[in-house]
Amino acid sequence: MTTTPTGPTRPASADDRYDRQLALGAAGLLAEFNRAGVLGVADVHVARRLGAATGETDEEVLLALALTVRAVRLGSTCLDLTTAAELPVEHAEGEEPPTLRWPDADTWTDRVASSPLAAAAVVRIDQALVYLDRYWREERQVCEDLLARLSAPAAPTPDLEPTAAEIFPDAGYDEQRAAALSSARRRTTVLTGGPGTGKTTTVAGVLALLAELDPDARIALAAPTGKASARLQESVERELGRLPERHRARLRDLRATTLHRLLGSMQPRTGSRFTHDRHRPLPFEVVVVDEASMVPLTMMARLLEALRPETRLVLVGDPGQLSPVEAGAVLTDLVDGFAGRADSPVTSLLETHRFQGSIAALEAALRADDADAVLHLLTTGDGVELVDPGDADALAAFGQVSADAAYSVTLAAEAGDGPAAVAALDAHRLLCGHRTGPWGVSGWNRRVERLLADRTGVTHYEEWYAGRPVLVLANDPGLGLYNGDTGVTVRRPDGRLRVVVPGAGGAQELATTRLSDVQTLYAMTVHKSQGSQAADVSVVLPPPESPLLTHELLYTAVTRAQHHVRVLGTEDAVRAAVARRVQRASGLARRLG
Ligand SMILES: Nc1ncnc2c1ncn2[C@@H]1O[C@H](COP(=O)(O)OP(=O)(O)OP(=O)(O)O)[C@@H](O)[C@H]1O
Repeated sequence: MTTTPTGPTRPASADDRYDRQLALGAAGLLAEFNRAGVLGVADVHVARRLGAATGETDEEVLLALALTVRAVRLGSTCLDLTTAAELPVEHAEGEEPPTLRWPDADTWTDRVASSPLAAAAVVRIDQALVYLDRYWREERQVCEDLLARLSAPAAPTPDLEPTAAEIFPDAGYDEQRAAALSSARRRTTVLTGGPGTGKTTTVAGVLALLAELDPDARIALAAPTGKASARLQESVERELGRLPERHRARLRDLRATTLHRLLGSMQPRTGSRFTHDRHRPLPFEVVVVDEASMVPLTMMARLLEALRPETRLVLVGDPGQLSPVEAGAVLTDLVDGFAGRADSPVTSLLETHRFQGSIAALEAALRADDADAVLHLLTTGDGVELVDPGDADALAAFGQVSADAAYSVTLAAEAGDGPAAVAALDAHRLLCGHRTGPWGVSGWNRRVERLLADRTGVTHYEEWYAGRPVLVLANDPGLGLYNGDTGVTVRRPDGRLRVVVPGAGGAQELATTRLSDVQTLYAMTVHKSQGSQAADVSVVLPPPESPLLTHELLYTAVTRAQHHVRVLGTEDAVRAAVARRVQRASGLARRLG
C-alpha cells in the first residue's frame, strides 16, 4: 500500500459559497474536484490563472494542471496521469467516496502534451509524467550535474590505508573504515545509514583522510536547518575528539552552517537566487551535507550548481526518515536511482552502534517491513510497549508518563536548577503524528497540562510559568536560536523567570520577553523531532485511516528513543504504518538509472 496525503477534504454534498475550502467562480471539473476535497482552492486558482494566460480552455487539461500543482504542494515533483485516479479521496465515515469524472487515462497525457499549456512551457511532459516547468528544469539539472560529477575522472589518491587504520584502529570500525576510504577516493559520495550507524563517525574519518591529502583543504559542513547544523557541529566535534591529535589539530576550526547560509544571501537584482551559483561557485575543496533526507529538490539543484567540478561532495542521511516538507525526496531518489549502477556513489552503513536490545530489533523489523515482527516486539519486547487506546487504564497510564516527566521538569525549574530542568526535559519526549486534533500535539499539550495541574494543584493562567517547556518555532540568528530548539522556563532566586536553552556552545538563559515564536512543548510532532534523541519516548500514532500514518513516521518516531519507547495505537494502526510508504512521484530515480 502507498499513500499520498490528500490535503483538505470536505463532504461532497455540502455546498457553501462562503466555505474557504471552495474556490469561488470555479466551474466544471475543477469545481467538482474542489468540492470533493481533492483540489484545494490554491490549486484551482493557479490552474485557472495559467489557463487564462495561455488561452487553455480544455477542462481536462486544466484539471491535469491543478492536480500537478496539488502534487507539488504535497511533496511530489510531477504527476503520473495514468494512475492519478487511484489517489485516495477522503470521505466522511460511513459515506461512499464521491464519484468523480476522471478523464480517460490512456489519452489524457497526450492531450496535455499537445495543449497550449505545454506549448507555452507552463507544463512539461517527460517520461510520460506531467511537470510544472520549474521542477522539470530542477530535476534535469540535478540529474545532469550528478552524472557529470560521476563521469569526471577522480584525481589519483595516494595510499590512504595506513591513515585509515590509524583513524579507525579496531575491527569494530571495519564498515566505517571502508566507507571513509571509498568516500575519500571519490568526488561524490552519498553516505546512508539508519540512526546510530556511525555516519558522523565516518564523516569525521573522511575529513581526517582528506586533510591528510591536502592539509590546506577548505571544508564546509552544512545541514538543511539551523538546528541540524548545530547538531552536526556538536557531533563532528565529539567524533573528532576521538581522533589522534595530528588529525584533530587540522580540523579544529570547522564550523557547521545551514545550506542557505553556505550558498549566500539571495540576489534579487541579478536574478540569481544565491550569491553562489554556477558562475560564482563555492570556494571549498570539500562540502559535507548532513541530514540530506531533509533537502528538497530545489535546494539540491542550487547546491549542485554552486559546486566546482573538483569539489568533493559528501551527502549524508537516512533515506528511511521523513522526507522534506517541500517537493522532492532527493536522497531516496539517489539511493533508488543509483541502485545496481557500477559507478554508484552510494555507500551504506548497516551496523547500528547506538541501539541495543528490543529497540535495535524493532528498528531492524521496521526496515524489513515485517509487521508481524514489529507487533511481536512491541507486545513482548523489553523496553518497548504497545498501548491500546481503547483501554482506558492503559491510556491513563500512558498520559501519566508524560505528566510525571513534566512534574520532574517543574520541580527542577521551581528550584532554579537549569541543568537539572534541561536534563529532565530531555529524558522523555512525547511525539505525535498530527499537529492538531485530540490525537495531535495541541490535544496532548492540553491533556498533559491538565494532568500536571492535577498533580501540583496549580493551574497556570499566565503564558509563562516555572517548568513551562518550550519549542522554538523560528530561527533567530541574533539570539543564536533555531527552529526546533527546545528550552525550559526556570525560576531564578530573585523570582524572575528565565528560559534555559541548551546549545552546542553551552546553555543560554533568556528573558521570556525575548522569545516570541515559541510553543509549549509537552508534545511535539515526529517531523520536528527528526535528528534528536531522548532516553524515553512516547509515540501517539494517528488512526489507521490517517494519510499521515506512514512507515517513515513510525520509523522516525521509534528511533528517537535510546532506552524505552511506548507506542499508543491499535494493532491496525501499526500494520497500516508498516505497510504504507510515502509515495512521492518523481522522475529523478528513473533518469539516474
Ligand atoms: N564502530 C563503532 N563502535 C562503537 N561505537 C561506535 C562506532 N561507531 C560509532 N559509534 C558510536 O555510536 C554512536 C552513534 O554514532 P554516530 O553519531 O556517528 O552515528 P550517526 O549515524 O551519525 O547517528 P545519527 O545520525 O542517528 O545521530 C556515537 O556515540 C559513536 O561514538
